[in-house]
Order: sequence, then structure tokens, then C-alpha cells
Amino acid sequence: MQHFDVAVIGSGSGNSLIDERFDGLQVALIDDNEEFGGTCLNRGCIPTKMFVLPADFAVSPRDAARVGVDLRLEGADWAKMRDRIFGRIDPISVGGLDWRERSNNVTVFRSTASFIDAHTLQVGEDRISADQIVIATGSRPRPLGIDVPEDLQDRIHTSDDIMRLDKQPRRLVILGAGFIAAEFAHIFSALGTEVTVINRSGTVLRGEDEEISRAFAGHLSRAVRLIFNQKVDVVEHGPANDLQVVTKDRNGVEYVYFADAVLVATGRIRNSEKLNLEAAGVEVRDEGQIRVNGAQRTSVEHIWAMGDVSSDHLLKHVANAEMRTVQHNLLALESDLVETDHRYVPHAVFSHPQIAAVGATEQQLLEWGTPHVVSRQRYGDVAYGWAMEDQGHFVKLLADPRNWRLLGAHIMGPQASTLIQPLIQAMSFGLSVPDMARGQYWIHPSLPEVVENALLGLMANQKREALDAR
Ligand SMILES: Cc1cc2nc3c(=O)[nH]c(=O)nc-3n(C[C@H](O)[C@H](O)[C@H](O)COP(=O)(O)OP(=O)(O)OC[C@H]3O[C@@H](n4cnc5c(N)ncnc54)[C@H](O)[C@@H]3O)c2cc1C
Ligand SMILES: NC(=O)c1ccc[n+]([C@@H]2O[C@H](COP(=O)([O-])OP(=O)(O)OC[C@H]3O[C@@H](n4cnc5c(N)ncnc54)[C@H](O)[C@@H]3O)[C@@H](O)[C@H]2O)c1
Repeated sequence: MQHFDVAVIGSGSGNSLIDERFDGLQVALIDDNEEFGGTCLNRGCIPTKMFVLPADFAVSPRDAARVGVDLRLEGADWAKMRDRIFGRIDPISVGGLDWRERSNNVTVFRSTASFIDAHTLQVGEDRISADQIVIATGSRPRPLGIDVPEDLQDRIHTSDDIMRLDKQPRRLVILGAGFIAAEFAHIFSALGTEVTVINRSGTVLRGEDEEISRAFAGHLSRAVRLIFNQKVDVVEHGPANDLQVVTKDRNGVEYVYFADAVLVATGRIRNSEKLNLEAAGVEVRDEGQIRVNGAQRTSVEHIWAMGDVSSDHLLKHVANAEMRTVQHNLLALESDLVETDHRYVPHAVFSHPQIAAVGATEQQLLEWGTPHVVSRQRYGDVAYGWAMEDQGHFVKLLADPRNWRLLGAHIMGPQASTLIQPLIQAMSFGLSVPDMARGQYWIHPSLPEVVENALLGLMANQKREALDAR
């Protein structure tokens, strides 16, 4: 049996972990996916955002018309976009694997790993052991969960395969209204597909501040048919060699939608069940989430976990931060362990419009009884937003008036994912609202002035509330 200093299961963030600091160690890197390099590179963040770019171009005639420019969308070449995107991504995956396979100290195994005991793994036909083991097995799309006729199954997709379709569907039904649904709804509708988004609940992007989620639903419903409070019951043959998606509402009333393809975007399942974790004594929380402490250590001292399989956040920047913690801790003395900082985890949804947020929502602050002041600043009310004739986009900030620390920031509109960054920085480094607003120049006339004005609005609103209270 081959013995290693470290065994890493998962080639996404797990692959990034093995840097030159591990050169003196024998490392096993195990991944069972056809594509090497994990979700973000092959079927997640990177290809989706590479499709969002042409989708953003495709919707720009609408904005251009408002300011007197007659842009025309002549069409979008799906096959060309797909080939450009994967023509750039696939060589990185193949090259990354090749580089690892030629490495002196890393042995790559391309099979499923499962524990025999706390130090031993079955990896396909091989059995290996390791002093320390890292679990970075990620997550996968939740399947549809209802039976579909065999000959229709190739028209039911998830984010794993929809970006590689031969042909752009003319009509697409998207099930779910989370991040993945919001991004693909934008991609496909912008490129000319008729999109219907069907959601079980009555909200889109349920984790967002309710004002953002409601406003986003309004924008989305202009681009797609947005259906709430219906559950898919049957997917069967339609009348025109197409699909017939039958749903039911809460009263049992049936509805029928016709489509050429279905995208199932109803959440993700953590990849932990094949690992036989009981054999190692690794504890799992609900829904397969591996339990870790701040140092990313599992319930077993020499076994660490990171990324989607253990994290509360299914986000690549979080997986990367946790990876850096594990990278350090694998090589550190017990007294020098570090912990991942999960205090201010931001996210962005690259739909149309973009959404970005960090910290608490107003609903959470109300639930927790946290004193707070709110400010809302429309893009259209600062110089650049006014020049854009912007409509419907805004920044919402929440701060604690006792110490002027930001508690939450929520942005919906152009460049939201960029505009949020100084607010993340302020929260992370404890910069107060007055210092941030007035302790620096804000370039005029630029879009970040919407953030400046939202910060000033917090203080103005607090003064107003104090006066009203007198
Ligand atoms: C469509 C989509 C878009 C996304 N967009 C964004 C975005 O814009 N920004 C963002 O921050 N995040 C985004 N994410 C989330 C991000 O991709 C994930 O959070 C991140 O990739 C998780 O990395 P990981 O290292 O935990 O797992 P992964 O990268 O999934 O790697 C896990 C690997 O382990 C393998 N594996 C699993 N079980 C075993 C086993 N038993 N034995 C051997 N190998 C195994 C898997 O096959 C996989 O290759 C997106 C996700 C999706 C699906
Ligand atoms: N830009 C980004 O950072 C980005 C992009 C894509 C994905 N991600 C990550 O991937 C994760 C998974 O994304 P997701 O969109 O699949 O999940 P999600 O949890 O964001 O949303 C799932 C949606 O499916 C609905 N749903 C659940 N079960 C259903 C059912 N049976 N029928 C109909 N609807 C149902 C839910 O109400 C919800 O609207 C995200 O939480 C996010 O962390 C991030």
C-alpha cells in the first residue's frame, strides 16, 4: 500500500492547495471527475461569467436606445460562444492535469475515494494511506427528483451540462429561482431564448434583503416569464416533439408549459456520501455538510475539510480562503494554527441587473433586535447615474448608529459586484461610516458616488430620526 504525507480529495480548491511549500512531501491528489480542476473552472464561475459577457452585450441595445444610440442585435452565435469559452477553459484543465502528473511529489488518482479507516482510503482499485487527509469534494446539482421518460432525459439539464449544448434551445424552462437560475435566465433570455422561470416559493433569490429580491423580481419579469408558488409534477412529451412541463400550485391547480429544454437549478448537494465518513469517524451535519471548526479541522484531528462540502457558503472566494487556512494548518505546529475569517462574506449574482451584498439584511437586523439605521440611494440621483438616465437601481446600507459601523450593504444595478468592494473593505477593517464617507475623495462624476451618498444618507437619516424623536 502506497503511503503519503498528505492526501487531498478533490481537484478544485484542493488542487490549488498544493504549492511549493509541499515540495518536500509526498502528496496524493484524487479526483473522480472527467474534467480536472473542479466546478469553478469547468462548469461554474468561469464559464457562466464568460457567457454573461456576451449576454450583457446582447441586452445593451436597450440601454443605448435611451441615450440616443441605435444599436441592433443581429443575432448571437451559440456554437461560436460555446467553442470560444470551452476552447479556452478545456486546455487549462488538461494542462493542469498534465502538469500535476509530471510533478515529482504529487501522484494523481482519477477515481472515487472512500475511507476504509481514519488513515486509509480506497481509491478505485488502489488502497493508499496518509498522515493527513484533506476533503475538498465540493457539491453537485440537485437532480430533478421526478421520473422523466427515457427518451426525454437528454433534454433535462443542470448547470453541469447546459453550457455545452449543441444548440441553443428556443424555449427553456428553468426550475428554481436562486443564483444559478438568475444567471442562466439572463444568459439565455439575452441571447434570444424564451425563458420561463418556475419557482416553488414566492420569492427569487430568497437570501437577499427583501427589497432587493422584490425589485430584482420586477426586473427579471421583464425578460422572462416568472412563475411563483408552483411545483413541477410531471415532465412528459409535448405535442410538437417538445417537452410538456406540468406544475401544480398550492391548491392543486395544474399548469402546463412547453419547452425544448429544462434547466434544473434547485440547489446543490454536498459530495460527502460516497466518502464512507463513518469509517473514519468524521462527523457530518444535516444534508451531508462535514462539520469543521474555525481551523477547518473535522472531528478527526488529522482530517481537514474545506469548500462546498463543509462550508456554509457555496462560493469560490470562500473555498479559496478556507483552502489557504488548510494549506497553512497542514504544515503548522498545533500552537500556530490559523482560522478562516467568515465574518463578512460577500456575494454577487451576475444577472441583469447585477446584485451584490455583504453582511446582514434588514430583516435579519429586525429579527435580532439590532439597532440600525437604513439608507437607500438611487443610482439615478448621483451625477453619473443621472447621466445614464438610470432607473430602478439602488444601494441600500444598514449601519449601527451607536458606533457607525456598517452592518450590511446591498446593491442592485450596473457594476454592483465592483461597487460593493469598498464596503466589504470598510466592514472587514472596521472603518466607520463618517470616516469612509468623508475621510477620502470620491471621484466625480463616477458611479461610486452612489456609495458615498448612501453613506452620507445613513448619517442624515439618523439625524432626522433623532429630530423626529424629540
Ligand atoms: C453554475 C455555477 C456558477 C457559479 N458561479 C460562482 C461565482 O460566480 N462566484 C463564486 O464565488 N462561486 C460560484 N459558484 C460556486 C463555486 O463554483 C464553488 O463554490 C466552488 O467551485 C467549490 O469549490 P470546491 O473546491 O469546494 O469543490 P469543487 O471545485 O467542486 O471540487 C470538488 C472535486 O471533487 C471531486 N470529488 C467529489 N467527490 C469525490 C470523491 N469521493 N472522490 C474523488 N473525487 C471526488 C469532484 O468531482 C470535483 O471535481 C458557482 C457554481 C456553479 C455550479
Ligand atoms: N455568482 C455566484 O456566486 C454563484 C453563481 C451560481 C451559483 N453559486 C452558488 O451555488 C449555489 C447553488 O445555486 P442554486 O441556484 O442551485 O441554489 P440556491 O439555493 O441559490 O437556489 C435554489 C432555488 O431552487 C428553489 N427550489 C428548491 N427546490 C425546488 C423544487 N423542488 N422545485 C422548484 N424550486 C425549488 C429554491 O426555492 C431556490 O429558489 C448558490 O447558493 C451559490 O452559493 C454562486
